Amino acid sequence: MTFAPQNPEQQRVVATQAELTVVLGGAGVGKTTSALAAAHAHLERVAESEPHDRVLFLSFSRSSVARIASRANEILGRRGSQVDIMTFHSLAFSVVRRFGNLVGHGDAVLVSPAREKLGLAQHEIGYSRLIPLTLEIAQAAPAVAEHLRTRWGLVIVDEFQDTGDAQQDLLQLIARDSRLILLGDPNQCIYTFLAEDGVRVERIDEACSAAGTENTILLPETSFRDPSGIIPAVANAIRGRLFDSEAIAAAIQDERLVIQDGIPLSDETSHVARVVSELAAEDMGVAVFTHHNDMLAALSDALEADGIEHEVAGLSDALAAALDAQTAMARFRTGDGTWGIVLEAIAVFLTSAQRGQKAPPIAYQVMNGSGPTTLQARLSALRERLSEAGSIREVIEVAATAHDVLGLPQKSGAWQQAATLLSVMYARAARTSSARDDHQMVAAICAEAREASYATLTDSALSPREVQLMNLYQTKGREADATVVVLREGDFMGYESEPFPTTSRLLYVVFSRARHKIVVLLVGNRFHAAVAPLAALAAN
Ligand SMILES: Nc1ncnc2c1ncn2[C@@H]1O[C@H](COP(=O)(O)OP(=O)(O)OP(=O)(O)O)[C@@H](O)[C@H]1O
Repeated sequence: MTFAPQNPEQQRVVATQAELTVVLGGAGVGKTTSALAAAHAHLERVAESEPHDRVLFLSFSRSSVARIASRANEILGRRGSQVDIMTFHSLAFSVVRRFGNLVGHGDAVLVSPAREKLGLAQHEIGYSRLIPLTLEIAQAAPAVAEHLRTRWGLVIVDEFQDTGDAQQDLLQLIARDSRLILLGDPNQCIYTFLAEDGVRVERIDEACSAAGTENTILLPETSFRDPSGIIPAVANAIRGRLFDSEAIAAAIQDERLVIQDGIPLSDETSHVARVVSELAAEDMGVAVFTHHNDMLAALSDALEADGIEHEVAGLSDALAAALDAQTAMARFRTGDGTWGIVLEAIAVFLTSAQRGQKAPPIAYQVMNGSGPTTLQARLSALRERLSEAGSIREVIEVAATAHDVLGLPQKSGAWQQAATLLSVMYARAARTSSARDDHQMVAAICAEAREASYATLTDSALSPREVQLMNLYQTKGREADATVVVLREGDFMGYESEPFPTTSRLLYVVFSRARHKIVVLLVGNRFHAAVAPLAALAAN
């Protein structure tokens, strides 16, 4: 193993044998890395007595841990295959898939909240049911509970500060007899808006009390993400709202922090794409963070045109549903899917655009062939146009116009963004896949779209690419050589006032993801008071 602890505290994490250990520390101080080393040490220690023991590494975002773990192969070495890295929900889904038949849910298919509202089929279950169903299964089948309790000798929980009641219940089930290492940073608690689900920052204090001082390890402030300390100092200054601090001035001076303002909204995509291209040309991995999915879709299009490989992490429900409906149309054209599937997918899209517990009447009308004759006539016309499309490119173009053609009431933006993403996926499949005919091409596009939609449901891993585009809330646990933070006039930053504790924590997480450089792009003119001081620091 090549991991070398950088300080005695990291060494303590690696060596801990306590039943419960809490590891605290700021961004980039090595919580995840030293916990992976602790997993390795555990497996080595028990190799003779328990050769089949495993370690479970639970996180909120599988892609973030998978990214770290892929670099940490050298830490886990041959023990890598004994470490399961997954999100709470993907763990629950795996239990439901294997043992769901014990509580009448055999062959369960995970569906979006919108599809859940339509109540489509017995075997379909929604995201919010995953953990409760797992607990039900364990209750109904003591053998399953026993299996889950004994499978992992060590359970590690990343981002513990953001766990809610459901995650706690699951943890109690699986880790009752296991050793537990909890990793946390109160300053990165950014899901407090989920208070109803039991997310509360005090959970960390409670865990520390339970672990006792001897098993609570506070890692020193030094960030190993940027050993120069420049970026961590900027992130800390931003969290403390010390905009005129020496740390920020020095980072700007060194061009490690670049702030550009006065970017017109009409130039946003081209400006961001240019910055990303320049950074990528310097061989830097780049993460782009924004509040806006419309920007992500347009940016994805622009980067594809520039030939820059990238991934869009996580989509909104409506966007994922629109993507699903449009790919269903492509499958219909090639004869790989039925018209009924298209109608169902449109109904799900209509439901995803609707707030509240119920699906809108128009969703049922689309599915059942009922409702106004104009709607049915429009659907027939769409069906005909899709059937007559001469090529996959043409099908994608027809699908892109379907929202207008059908006169759907809401979320035309999401539909348009999905169309943009689909044409990017088409271009990528045409360029890179070995697909030879229309069926294979559509299958390649659908596979990518399904992966993206599935990632929104369980936050599972997308294929990591060096350029990642994501929403501000998807930043946790990630890191990149350079981060591009796009803040727009009118961005919603909650209702809090100075010192803006939640927004400041969010900015801290976002700013602390960079290894080398942070570029802040301010689009528009008048900014929310929480970020306005950044404009005053802009270079242009
Ligand atoms: N002992 C070490 N030796 C070499 N590199 C290290 C060591 N500890 C941490 N690092 C590196 O520092 C970076 C940050 O580490 P890590 O992701 O483990 O921190 P973290 O505390 O989990 O961060 P965050 O809370 O921001 O996600 C990674 O690139 C990791 O490889």
